[in-house]
Amino acid sequence: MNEFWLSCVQRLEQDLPPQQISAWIKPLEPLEFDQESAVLRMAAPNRFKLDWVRKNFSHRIQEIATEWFGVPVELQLELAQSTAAPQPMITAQSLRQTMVSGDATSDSSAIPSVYQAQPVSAVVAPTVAMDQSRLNPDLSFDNFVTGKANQLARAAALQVAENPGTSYNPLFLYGGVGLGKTHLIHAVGNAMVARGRGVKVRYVHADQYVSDVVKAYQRKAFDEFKHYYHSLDLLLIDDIQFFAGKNRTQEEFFYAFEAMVAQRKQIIITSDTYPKELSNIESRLISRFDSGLTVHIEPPELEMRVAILLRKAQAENMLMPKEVAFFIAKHLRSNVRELEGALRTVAAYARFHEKNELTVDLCKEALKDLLSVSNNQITVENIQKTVADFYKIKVSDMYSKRRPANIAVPRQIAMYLVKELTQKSLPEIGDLFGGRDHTTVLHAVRKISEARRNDSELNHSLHILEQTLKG
Ligand SMILES: Nc1ncnc2c1ncn2[C@@H]1O[C@H](COP(=O)(O)OP(=O)(O)OP(=O)(O)O)[C@@H](O)[C@H]1O
Repeated sequence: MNEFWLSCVQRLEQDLPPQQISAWIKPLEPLEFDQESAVLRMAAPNRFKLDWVRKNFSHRIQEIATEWFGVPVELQLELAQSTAAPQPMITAQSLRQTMVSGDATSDSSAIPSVYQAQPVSAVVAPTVAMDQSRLNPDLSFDNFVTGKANQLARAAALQVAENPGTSYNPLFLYGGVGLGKTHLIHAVGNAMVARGRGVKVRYVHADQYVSDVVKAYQRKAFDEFKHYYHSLDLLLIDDIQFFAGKNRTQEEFFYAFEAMVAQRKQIIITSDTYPKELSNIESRLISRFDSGLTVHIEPPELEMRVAILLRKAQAENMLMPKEVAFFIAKHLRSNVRELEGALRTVAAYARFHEKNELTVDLCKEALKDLLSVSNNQITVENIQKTVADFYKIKVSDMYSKRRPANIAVPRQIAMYLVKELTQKSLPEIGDLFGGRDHTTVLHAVRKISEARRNDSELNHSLHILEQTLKG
């Protein structure tokens, strides 16, 4: 377990800047890997870190663990017991040491249940979990770069921060991945908290809200749950598309929404799409989402991408000449997260090769993989490679006759995207996918377009793929 974690941290160090490693990754504690269920349990020291890691790093950790253990691993993040425990408990750290030293068996069934690391739901007393805003103080209006793509969203967010509950309620921000929605809503929360009027703010990812509802349901603690949410001055709820199909959650949210808006308490919602396009969300909620102000955040334009790179480089104490920022911005067009990734890659490359100066040539070299994908027009090969990478299958599986679902579905998705994003005819697409018949392609296209209407997760993945391909 320790060996895995050491190697995992080393891998993450290649992708992330040292500040992020020490802020988010190093504080995590590996608890156990259960061979049978392929569940990897890790603990985070506090609720805020847990949420942040879950949202930003869990996917990557899961990927590394899957490679390491050779099976598809599910990552379960828990709150370290020392933080969460309202009653005397030994810490997860000491529990692990006991297990390692052989004083107790690593079979968790042999450990008295009070000492076992519990899922967050079981160990966090609502008051402990709920009295924090979970705002990330690093996400502010000051370090939010503005351009045409987001100026409306920023203006609306500022207006709301200044006149909460009265100007636009709810404020609904939507847009593709990595465009700054989360950043902006944290900025509103931080601005309100900074004014120091004792406002009660809570940031919650929709996924977390769903599990809070489940917890309240299991513990028959709905009154407490309702009281907490209805008492907030500002509720920031991120990625509301994750409510799809969660009827009980939607019902609870509906009541919270009604209560808060009636009392002029502010709600800000983010989503990957505009309200009417949300699938499997009750229509009464959709109409309420649209009843305040709905604003789109678009992918950043060139000047804004340059400004973001310069600003982020400065924050990392990197000297970035303008032409270098311009070169990166010209080639990487899809979102800010991608720009941040490019900046880290360039910085790591320069460090590794002991280059003190960032030049266009150095960037070309450091980013050659990224650039080769984004430079291309949308070609069939590009789509096949992007989808294969996304679903972690081989590109050759796009043409192969193999039919297990983990290959067949990505192949159908690739066919659907080729039909959607290129001018190729069905027979041409069939040829390019290993000589398949045009009716097979038609079936794939219909199946995926139908499925994306009902399956929000698939819809989300398709959005990501489309954005990546369109740049
Ligand atoms: N305009 C901006 N200025 C500065 N940093 C930005 C800007 N937009 C986004 N970022 C940064 O880009 C990263 C991704 O942004 P964020 O997490 O807010 O995206 P998102 O739209 O919420 O994406 P997702 O839907 O994937 O959650 C963050 O590190 C954020 O600080």
